[in-house]
Amino acid sequence: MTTELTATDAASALIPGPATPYQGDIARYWNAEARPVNLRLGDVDGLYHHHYGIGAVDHASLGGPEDSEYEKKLVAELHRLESAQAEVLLDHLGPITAEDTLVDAGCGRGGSSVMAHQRFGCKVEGVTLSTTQADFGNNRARELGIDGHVRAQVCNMLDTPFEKGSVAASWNNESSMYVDLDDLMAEHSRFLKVGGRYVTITGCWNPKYGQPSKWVSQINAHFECNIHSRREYLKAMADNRLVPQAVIDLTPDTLPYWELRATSSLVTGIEEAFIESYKDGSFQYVLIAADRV
Ligand SMILES: C[S@@+](CC[C@H](N)C(=O)[O-])C[C@H]1O[C@@H](n2cnc3c(N)ncnc32)[C@H](O)[C@@H]1O
Ligand SMILES: CC(C)=CCC/C(C)=C/COP(=O)(O)OP(=O)(O)O
Ligand SMILES: [Mg+2]
Repeated sequence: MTTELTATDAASALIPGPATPYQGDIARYWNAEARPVNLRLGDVDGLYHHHYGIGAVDHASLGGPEDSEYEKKLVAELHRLESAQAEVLLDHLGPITAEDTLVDAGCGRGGSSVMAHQRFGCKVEGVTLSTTQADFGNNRARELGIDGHVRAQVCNMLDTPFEKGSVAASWNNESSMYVDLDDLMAEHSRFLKVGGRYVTITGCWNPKYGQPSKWVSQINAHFECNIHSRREYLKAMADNRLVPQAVIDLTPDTLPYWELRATSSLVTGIEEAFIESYKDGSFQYVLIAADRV
């Protein structure tokens, strides 16, 4: 057996392997992911998201299914609602200047990172477990001519290379259900400046319901993730010097997105679980913004 490295082996040797077998599964999941509900929406304007939408559906501009352009309009409308979600997350980052660095933890294909740079002119460092996603995001940044400001790295968000106290604001946009929350908040707290801001938009199970409902279990199985409760978020923040400034229940705002998506040809089969769990109160879509104190 030869011990010489090929060029590919040498390149991948620069990227540390997954920290756990679970992270290896998640990296493989996102490396293989190419659902039309994500790619066709991203193709609308080149912002590729892996999160869901908020806001009212603009039924007047959509028209009806008899319109030959209806499917195209529906795709554009779902995409508009997903970008609106990212705008609301960015609204909560506080005053950001062009000199600041932000961290997009679990950045996917980088849509939120690009939007943050376009809004603030700042640097954005994305991390994802998936080489496919990081390559995709870096290619998009190059095409947009913003690769000097927006970068994705293959990296575990629980163990990042960012210096202690070097980051003005950071976020998890639908990516915190893949990690232990105490470890996650400890890492954000480490690299955030005192006075910096952390924001998450996430789906969480509702402690008022009692335990995760069958719908929540179905969503976990579908995405190989582990949805936390709202209580766990607040506890992990409190234990890591992150003091909530806003806790916003976005559940009523995300239902129109799901109801529209459920009528489209891009359904993936998970729509019923989201709609039913939001309606029975077992699951909530929330934004939490916290100050690093
Ligand atoms: C549902 S996608 C969200 C992507 C992105 N935030 C967005 O809004 O489009 C979840 C992301 O979390 C990332 N992720 C999961 N566990 C991670 C970890 N331990 N370290 C870094 N990224 C992780 C995945 O690689 C994937 O990019
Ligand atoms: C709110 C919760 C629980 C989110 C779980 C994380 C997740 C998979 C988000 C959306 O990704 P996606 O955009 O790739 O999913 P889809 O293909 O369903 O649009
Ligand atoms: Mg999607």
